[in-house]
Amino acid sequence: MMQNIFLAVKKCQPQVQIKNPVMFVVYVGAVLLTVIDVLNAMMGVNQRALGYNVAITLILWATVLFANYADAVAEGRGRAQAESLKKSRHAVLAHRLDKRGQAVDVTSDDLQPGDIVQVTAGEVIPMDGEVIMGTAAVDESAITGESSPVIREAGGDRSSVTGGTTVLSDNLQVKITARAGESFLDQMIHMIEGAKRQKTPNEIALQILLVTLTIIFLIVVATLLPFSQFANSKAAAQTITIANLAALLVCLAPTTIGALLSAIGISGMSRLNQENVLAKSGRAIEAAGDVDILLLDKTGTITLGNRQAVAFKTIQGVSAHDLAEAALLSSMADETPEGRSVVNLARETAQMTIDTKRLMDPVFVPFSAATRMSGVDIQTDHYRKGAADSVQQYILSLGASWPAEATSFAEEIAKNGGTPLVVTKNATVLGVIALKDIVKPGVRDQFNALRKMGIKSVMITGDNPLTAAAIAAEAGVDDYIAQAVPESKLAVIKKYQQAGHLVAMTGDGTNDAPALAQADVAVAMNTGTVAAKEAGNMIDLDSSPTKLIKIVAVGKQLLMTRGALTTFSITNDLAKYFAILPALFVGLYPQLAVLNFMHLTSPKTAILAALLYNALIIIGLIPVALRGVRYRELGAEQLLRQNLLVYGVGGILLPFVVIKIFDMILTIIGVK
Ligand SMILES: Nc1ncnc2c1ncn2[C@@H]1O[C@H](COP(=O)(O)OP(=O)(O)OP(=O)(O)O)[C@@H](O)[C@H]1O
Ligand SMILES: [K+]
Ligand SMILES: [Mg+2]
Repeated sequence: MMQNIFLAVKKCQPQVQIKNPVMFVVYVGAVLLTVIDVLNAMMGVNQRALGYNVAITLILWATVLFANYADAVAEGRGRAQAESLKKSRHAVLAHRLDKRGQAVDVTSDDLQPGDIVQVTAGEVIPMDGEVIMGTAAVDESAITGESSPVIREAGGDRSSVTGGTTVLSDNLQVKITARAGESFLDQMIHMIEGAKRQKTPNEIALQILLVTLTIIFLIVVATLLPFSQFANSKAAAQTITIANLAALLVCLAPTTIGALLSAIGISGMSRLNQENVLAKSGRAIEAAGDVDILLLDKTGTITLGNRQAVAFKTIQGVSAHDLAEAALLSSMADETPEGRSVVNLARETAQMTIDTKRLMDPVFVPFSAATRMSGVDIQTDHYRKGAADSVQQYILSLGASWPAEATSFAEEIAKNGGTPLVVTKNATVLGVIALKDIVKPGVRDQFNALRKMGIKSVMITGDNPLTAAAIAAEAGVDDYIAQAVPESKLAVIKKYQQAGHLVAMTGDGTNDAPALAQADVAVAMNTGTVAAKEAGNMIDLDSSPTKLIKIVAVGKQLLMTRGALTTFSITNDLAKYFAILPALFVGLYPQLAVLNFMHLTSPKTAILAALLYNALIIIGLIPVALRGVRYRELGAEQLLRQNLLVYGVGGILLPFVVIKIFDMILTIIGVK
């Protein structure tokens, strides 16, 4: 509290104030009146008039301070979170491998992208990177606040590690991808502190509207100024003063929303942080409020993502030994989790042993999302494994025949939600490997909730249609697209966007990166690859597939809060017309007394009451700006109607009541 008040005072500098044009007008008014008050005091004008002018000046300063205070409070939450992150950001010892593979001790600040470091159990990962060898349990609580360890491993979609997190078991070789000062932790701190917060297009549009309104009022008030000089009656000269005109301007300008606009944006951002989501831009949060399509990939997003080989199915006439051997050989250098699990299954279950040292010049064919196959060429023998349709194409292109049995094995595995990988040696299909994956618990309810919010969920996977259908049914998504390659993920998003939809996408793989870059709201899983995290405009530290529900709620709440408070701020003016106009001009046009139906005591009490209301309403609405207006899973129209009712009608009525009460209080304490 004291700190925020201090910060609010500190923000009273022109270069800070000018960033918020509406409040800048109030600021200039306050400075101007202060100067006039000082001059008047020195010239010794009438005490009572001076007292009144000083009161108006003070209320203007209070208005400026309240707006600053709202910002300070909103920023405060981020400050606390950033402080705790900064504690995990310090230089640590790193074991960098030199050209000969020898570990050399350096500090994390010396590391450059491309360096390879060794990290063993108990040590802190010195800098962001990608695991290139090994599997380990990692404690990421320093950044996620989540205490249960996560698995990080080479090859797959769980390969990225963050500097500042701790390896709990085993050891990893990590290829560094960032340098000191530009790490994920640094970015997080920046994002959370709001240092990089830029105004979104929506905010700018609203800002322009508010400034236009302010300028109109400024012109209106300025044209009134001559009345104070040439007023023919003494009564008019007494009321149409610079102080009163400044008060009129400040009351009419949209100061309420002007004061709270940036606090609303900042607190939207920190509400998202509290959900363990980091947004790289405020724009993405706003887009989340309007999203109506969600694309998710299957493996690792909807399923647990650790697809493990569980069975080998041999084609008739092929020996189990030959299949296990081919499966093992084709996976020897396959560093994906799938590949490693095939090696394990071949070694453990099929008791397959191969002296890999005796293999002559193997040429490995790594897995790629585009070919959906992997394997090895050993002299004249070609071993391959991969998605059934890809392998079928490959086999047919070699002029060989495709056994019907392979299709039926693949279908059987796929119908149960598993992923079949067909294994071939040269042009012969030997059999099928069954990979098993598990749908994450609780996702069905989450997709139901999304549907209620009007968001259609579409699973998009590189897997075959049968597996996709089985998993889609189990998870309860609205639709699915199978056999997708990276380009088709991108194409699907573009297609939806061209049809006028706002698309969100959740993904973790390098093959998801192009699509993530295209999506309006792109949520990368923190467990995902560096490429995915770079392409996304949000990062979910919990890596939860349905985090989008929370993100959408925060986005909608942000848009609604801004809309509601704008409505409120503008409808407030009605009561102020009735309070101030008669007060100012009753001297000139006595007929205006009829407008004073609130029966405010005197022009002075009326103006002070209106100005006080105008200042205090900012404080009163800070909680709404920070918390956001209440959001429920209702249709958009229903929500809009409800908000218009509360904030529109409320905005018209409330100031009448409060201004009347303030007027009565002022009267009681003797203001005349
Ligand atoms: N190591 C591998 N070797 C050969 N083929 C593989 C390997 N891993 C996966 N595949 C095959 O390639 C297909 C596409 O793989 P990938 O996991 O990259 O798809 P994806 O587009 O990321 O979809 P999702 O992650 O939603 O399942 C898989 O369905 C599988 O049939
Ligand atoms: K105002
Ligand atoms: Mg994937």
